[in-house]
Amino acid sequence: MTTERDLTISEVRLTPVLIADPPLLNTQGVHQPYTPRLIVEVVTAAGITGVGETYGDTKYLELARPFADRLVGRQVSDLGGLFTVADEVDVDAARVENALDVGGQRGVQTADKLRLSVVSGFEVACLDALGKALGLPVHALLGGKVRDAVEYSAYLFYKWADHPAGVPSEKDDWGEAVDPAGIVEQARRFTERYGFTSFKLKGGVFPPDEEIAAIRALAEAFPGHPLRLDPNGAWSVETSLKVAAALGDVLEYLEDPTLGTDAMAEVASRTSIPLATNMCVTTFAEIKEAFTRDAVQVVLSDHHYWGGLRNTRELAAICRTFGVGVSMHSNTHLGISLAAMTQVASTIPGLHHACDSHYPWQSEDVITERIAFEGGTVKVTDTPGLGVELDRDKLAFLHQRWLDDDGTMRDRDDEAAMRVADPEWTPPAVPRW
Ligand SMILES: O=C([O-])C(=O)C[C@H](O)[C@@H](O)C(=O)[O-]
Ligand SMILES: [Mg+2]
Repeated sequence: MTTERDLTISEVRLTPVLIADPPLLNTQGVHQPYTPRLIVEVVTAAGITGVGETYGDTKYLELARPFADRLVGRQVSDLGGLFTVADEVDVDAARVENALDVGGQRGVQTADKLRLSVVSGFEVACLDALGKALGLPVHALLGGKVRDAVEYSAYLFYKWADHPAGVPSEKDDWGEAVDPAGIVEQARRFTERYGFTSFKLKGGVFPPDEEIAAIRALAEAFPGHPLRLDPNGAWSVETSLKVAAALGDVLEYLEDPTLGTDAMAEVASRTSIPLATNMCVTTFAEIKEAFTRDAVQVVLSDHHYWGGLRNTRELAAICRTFGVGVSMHSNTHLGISLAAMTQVASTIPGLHHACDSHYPWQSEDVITERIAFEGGTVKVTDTPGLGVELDRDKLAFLHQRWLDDDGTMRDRDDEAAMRVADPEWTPPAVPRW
């Protein structure tokens, strides 16, 4: 007999989508006009549907499909079991050998990192379904919220006004930002539209002196506001120290100035500016060495690649134990993930830095009501589950775009996107400066 409380998974639906993305620049290249995401739906025998979201590139889809098949008949409450199921799914070795993840922003790929990214989408969907079945918000399932709103930072990017001519794309209304004045203007729009009070600039795009000038211009335009600069490891130790010296009085932290624990530890030992990372510490295995050597002072968690919301809390507890700060990293994502980030962030004590989110750059979504930023924060909903609802028309539209794509956009490739504008482009050797 099926009851409301029957938590057995009867069906899992996977829907890859392509969502519009503006021409945002980073050290590897530029964002493509459309980027893949995977929407996960877990349906219980009682007819309750939970939703999750994760990376949608082919290598994740290849894992998500056999993973989904193995979930039918299990309980949505069996969250620990998701990791056991993931271990049973083979990862094609060719997918991970020397491959760099998401434009190289997350270090060298491993089978485990791929598996954890897939698990996260399913874990969130199971938590959403479980919360709906029990009448509890996800934060209650994680132990309860310790704040009613989660603060986010404005994620500033150097960007072109448009994607290259002749490439199908959606127009955005942010305009060009390729110099300090453009970045300040972009920051003003972020504050007007969303009320953000912290600013992060994605760097590693222009020579360091130009990026120092952009941060200086922000400091002048927004005196006293927390500022961060993240070149994704594009600088040498000496360049990192030069930037740290030039911006020491205005930076809240410097994010991944240089690559690897050795170089980060060297920089950290010679500057008083805290170093944050989403590249140096990306797995539990990397924590011990980085913390012992005091290579990082803030870890930017990302529930997608740490394996879900429960692992994010475990990471936060380890950071707390070692006196290391914790906040959140973000790649391009939709409202389901913003809801998930907000739910878990609401449960983490000592979240001292505003979290990153790409969400303001996304004009499209798969949920019925876009999540609003008020005064730079997202309210923590007490609605059962994540508090979001799938819009099936929007989902179908964005899935159709994925079906219609010839494969060009189905795997994020910032280098390839840059080559459309500059056929000579190759990703710069690191350190770039
Ligand atoms: O904080 C970060 O390193 C990121 O957000 C990485 C992302 O991949 C970002 O650089 C991007 O999307 O271009
Ligand atoms: Mg970063």
